[in-house]
Amino acid sequence: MTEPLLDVQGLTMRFGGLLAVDGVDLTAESNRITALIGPNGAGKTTIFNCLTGFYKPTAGRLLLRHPTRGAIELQTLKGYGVARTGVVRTFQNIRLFPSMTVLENLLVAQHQALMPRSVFSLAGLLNLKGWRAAEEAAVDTARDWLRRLDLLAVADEAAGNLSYGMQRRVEIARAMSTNPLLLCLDEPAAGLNPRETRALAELLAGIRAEHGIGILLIEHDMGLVMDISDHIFVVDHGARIAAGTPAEIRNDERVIKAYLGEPDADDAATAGGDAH
Ligand SMILES: Nc1ncnc2c1ncn2[C@@H]1O[C@H](COP(=O)(O)OP(=O)(O)OP(=O)(O)O)[C@@H](O)[C@H]1O
Repeated sequence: MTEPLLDVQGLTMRFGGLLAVDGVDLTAESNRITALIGPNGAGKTTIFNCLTGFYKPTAGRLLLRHPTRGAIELQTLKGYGVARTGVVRTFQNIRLFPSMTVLENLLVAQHQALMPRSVFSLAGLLNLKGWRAAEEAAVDTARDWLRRLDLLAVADEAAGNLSYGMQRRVEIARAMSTNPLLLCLDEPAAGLNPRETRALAELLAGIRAEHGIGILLIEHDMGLVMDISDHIFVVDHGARIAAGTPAEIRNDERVIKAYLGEPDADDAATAGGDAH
């Protein structure tokens, strides 16, 4: 068995007197969709914030097995350093640049590839050949993802003018255009209608099949989670209370009690209160 792409051990995050994450272990693998579920306030977004360098964890080890750079301890890096390793995220609340075009939003996300060293910005100013080629490649990548997510027709529209569902797709296109190793999605189905949610499920399954990356998913829509996840971790009050396949989680007494409720868990549109 290959070792997981991401190996989180003993992750702990304390805010003053509040223990938001309490020694959580979890893994995420390439070619797999891993879901992180639990009631509101369980600590899911805090785990993402630690993983992606927004918070420095109080304790714990977040190991990324990078294909070329070897083992990287993510907890030692700041946000931009984490993004450079290929761990990218979307947010619970959409964070696009609303007055920039859709295409520009994707190009901004790729600026690290365009300017890996500061000399490249000078090269850009001088309009050197290598820089122009990199810029053209970035536009091609962005256009590819916009086509894939059925957003090409709105490439030149201001992102803020799009419907909510479209903006969610732009966020995923933006994350994918950076060629990630691990895509972390924080409630991607929140606010989507059933048709859009089905399209999202197909999109994520397609990314898993064709790109071989790992997907780590926080989501309250249990239909979506049970449908597309390969493995699920459940947290409650900051602690991991269960881990397993969708079938195992669906029948786990502790999870039913803390989160899913009785019985029809897979029919429930949304578990754990408000999805936001
Ligand atoms: N920056 C912060 N400062 C203080 N407390 C925080 C901070 N961020 C999160 N918390 C607290 O940590 C706990 C876990 O919050 P978190 O947002 O991680 O939960 P969640 O599982 O993502 O919930 P939801 O499903 O509602 O998004 C909550 O009690 C929250 O109030």
